[in-house]
Amino acid sequence: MSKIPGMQHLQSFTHRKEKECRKPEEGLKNDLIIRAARGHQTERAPCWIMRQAGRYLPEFRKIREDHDFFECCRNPELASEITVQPIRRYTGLLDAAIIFSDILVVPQAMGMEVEMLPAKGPHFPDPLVTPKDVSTKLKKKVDVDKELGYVYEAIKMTRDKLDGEVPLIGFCGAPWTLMAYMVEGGGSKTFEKAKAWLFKYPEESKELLQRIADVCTDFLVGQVKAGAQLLQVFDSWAGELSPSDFRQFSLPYLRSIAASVRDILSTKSIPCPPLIVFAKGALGHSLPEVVKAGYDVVGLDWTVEPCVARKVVELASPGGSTYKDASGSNEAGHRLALQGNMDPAVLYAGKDAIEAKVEEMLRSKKGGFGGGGAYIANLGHGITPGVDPEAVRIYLKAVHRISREVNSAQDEE
Ligand SMILES: Cc1c2[nH]c(c1CCC(=O)O)Cc1[nH]c(c(CCC(=O)O)c1C)Cc1[nH]c(c(CCC(=O)O)c1C)Cc1[nH]c(c(C)c1CCC(=O)O)C2
Repeated sequence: MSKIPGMQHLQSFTHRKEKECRKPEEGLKNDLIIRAARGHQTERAPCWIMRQAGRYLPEFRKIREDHDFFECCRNPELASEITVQPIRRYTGLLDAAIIFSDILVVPQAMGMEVEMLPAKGPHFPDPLVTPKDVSTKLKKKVDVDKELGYVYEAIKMTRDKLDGEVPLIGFCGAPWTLMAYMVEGGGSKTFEKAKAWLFKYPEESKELLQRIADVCTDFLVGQVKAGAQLLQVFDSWAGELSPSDFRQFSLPYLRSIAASVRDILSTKSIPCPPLIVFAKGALGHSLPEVVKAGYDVVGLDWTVEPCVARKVVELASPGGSTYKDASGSNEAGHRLALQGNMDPAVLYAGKDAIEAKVEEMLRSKKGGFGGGGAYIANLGHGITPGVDPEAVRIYLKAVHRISREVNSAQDEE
C-alpha cells in the first residue's frame, strides 16, 4: 500500500466510457469556471493558479524526496495525488484543478530525451541542432495515445478523486515554446539558438512547428476523452518574439491547435471544453490577434492592464468570440473571457500588499477587470517555489471577497 495519504481511496473507473461523451460541466458541484469561460458573468470570479500543484507546497516536496520529477508525471497515482493536493489544502477556495504533468512530455513523446535537473530545470542531452536532426531525432509518426497514455490515466484517476468537486484542466505547451526547448536544449535567458533557427531556417521551422502542433492537438483531444474539462495552451516564451515573428511562428500554430481540437472533437460528437490560451509577453502587441485565434479565454500576464484588455476584446471581437463551435457544446458567439493577471511576486509582499493588489486587479476604478464581463482570476504567470502557502490562502480569500462585492455591485461604485 502506498504511503501517500489519500491513495487508499483509489476508485474504479466504471463510468469512464460515459464520461467521454459528456459535456464538461455535467456532474460538477462547482461549474463556476466553466460558466465564466463560456462568456458568462458569474456571482464571483472563479480562481485557480498556474503551477498550483508544485514546489511551494510542502506536501509536493515530500513526494519529490522519493520520486524523480518525470516519474511523478508518469505514475498516475502520484500525478493524481499531486493534482488534488492544492484542492485539499485550500478547501472551497480553488475552482479548478490542473493535471500534474509538464509541457515537456510532448517532446518526449516525439522521441527526445528530457531530464529535470535539480536547481537547473529541464535539460535535453541531445537537442535539435540543424533541421536534419528533425528526421533523425524525432519519430516519423507519433502514437500520442500510446506515448502519453499515462497522462490520460492520471486524468481519469484525478476525476475520480475530485468526484465533481471542481473541474479538471488539461494542458499542453504551445509549439513555439516547445520548439524553443527542443532546439535550445533547456531554459535560456536569450533563446538565441532557437531564434537563430527561425531566422536561418524559416520553412523548416514552420514544418517543425506544425508537427508539434499536430501532436499537441492529438494530445489535447486525448485529454478531453480521458476527462479534462477545460484545456490551456501555455506559450510561455511568446514574449521572446518580435510582433511579426510572433505572428509568423507562434500565432498560426496556436490557431491550428484550437481549430483542429474543435474539428476532431466535433467529428467524434464529443463536446469541446472551453479552450484557454496563455501567450505570455505577446499581448502588449498582439492581443487583438490572440483574441481572434479561436479560444474561449485569453490569459493575461501582469504587463497588460485589465481594463485596457477588456476594451481591446470588445473592439476586436464585438458581441462575442469569432468561432462557431460545431459540436454545440459552446454557445455560438459567446463573449470572450479573460484570465489573470496579478504579478506572482506580490505573494511575497504580505497580507496588506496582496489585498491591495487584488483590489487593483478586480476594481474597474483602479484599472481592474471590473464586474461587467466573463473573468477567471489567476496570477499573471506560474506561482514560484518560495511562496508561503499561507500567502496563497490570503490571495484566494481576497479574490473571493472582493470579486463577490464587485460582481454584485456590477462595479459601479
Ligand atoms: C515553461 C513550462 C514548463 N512546464 C510548464 C511550463 C508552462 C508554464 C509556465 O510558463 O510556468 C507547465 C507546467 N509544469 C508543471 C505543471 C503542473 C500543473 C500545475 O500545477 O500548473 C504545469 C502546467 C509542473 C512542474 N514543472 C516543473 C516543476 C518543478 C520540478 C521539481 O519538482 O523539481 C513542476 C512542479 C519543472 C519545470 N518544467 C518547466 C520548467 C522551466 C521547469 C523548471 C522550473 C520550474 O519549476 O518552474 C517547463
